[in-house]
Amino acid sequence: MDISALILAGGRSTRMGEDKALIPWDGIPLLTRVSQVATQCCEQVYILTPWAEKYQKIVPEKCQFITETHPGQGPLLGLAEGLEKISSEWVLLLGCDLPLLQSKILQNWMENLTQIPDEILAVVPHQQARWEPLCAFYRRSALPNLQEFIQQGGNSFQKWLAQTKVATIPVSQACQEMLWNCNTPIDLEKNTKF
Ligand SMILES: Nc1nc2c(ncn2[C@@H]2O[C@H](COP(=O)(O)OP(=O)(O)OP(=O)(O)O)[C@@H](O)[C@H]2O)c(=O)[nH]1
Ligand SMILES: [Mg+2]
Repeated sequence: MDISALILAGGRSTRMGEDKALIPWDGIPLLTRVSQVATQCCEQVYILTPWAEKYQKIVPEKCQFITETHPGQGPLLGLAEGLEKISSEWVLLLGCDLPLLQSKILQNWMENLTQIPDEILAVVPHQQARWEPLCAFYRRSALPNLQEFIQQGGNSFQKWLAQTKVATIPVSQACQEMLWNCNTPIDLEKNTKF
């Protein structure tokens, strides 16, 4: 499977009030956790951020940094920049704030990508009437469509996906747990949730 991982680590963490990527979860920073899982799934792992130097020492050596040219414009523009710079057929897009990510589940999902028809541009978990775009797969050929959406002023993942050919990943109980992301200090406190 020709797939790379792209981890987004350029958010401002406004709700958290401090850099989420560096927050320890069971003693290990969130970005370290996510990048370790990513290296278990993909040969090539890219981290998109304006702050490579801040994260270099906390991620596996084989991770490569892409220095963001227009930082702070949100995850959808982050995906567009990643797809411009990564040449693999598929990209596994990951937020840096997914402490419960499981490589086994991701690997299962990846195995099914070979059966996805060419015209499907994204393969995305869907639950409670909402896409989970930051733990999902995007085809490189989605780029022109995505660029057009952005040129028209779009920056919402949900809106882009609503008008794109997407295959749904059904979310089981185990997956639901894995998709949980933390945004606030209260989320961190509730880490016994599951
Ligand atoms: N590279 C990059 N990553 C981003 C950008 N905006 C958000 N992200 C990442 O996308 C993921 C999910 O975003 P959010 O949960 O909204 O994180 P955030 O934007 O840092 O947090 P808030 O400011 O509280 O919304 C996190 O991994 C963020 O680091 C961006 O402009 N560039
Ligand atoms: Mg945000």
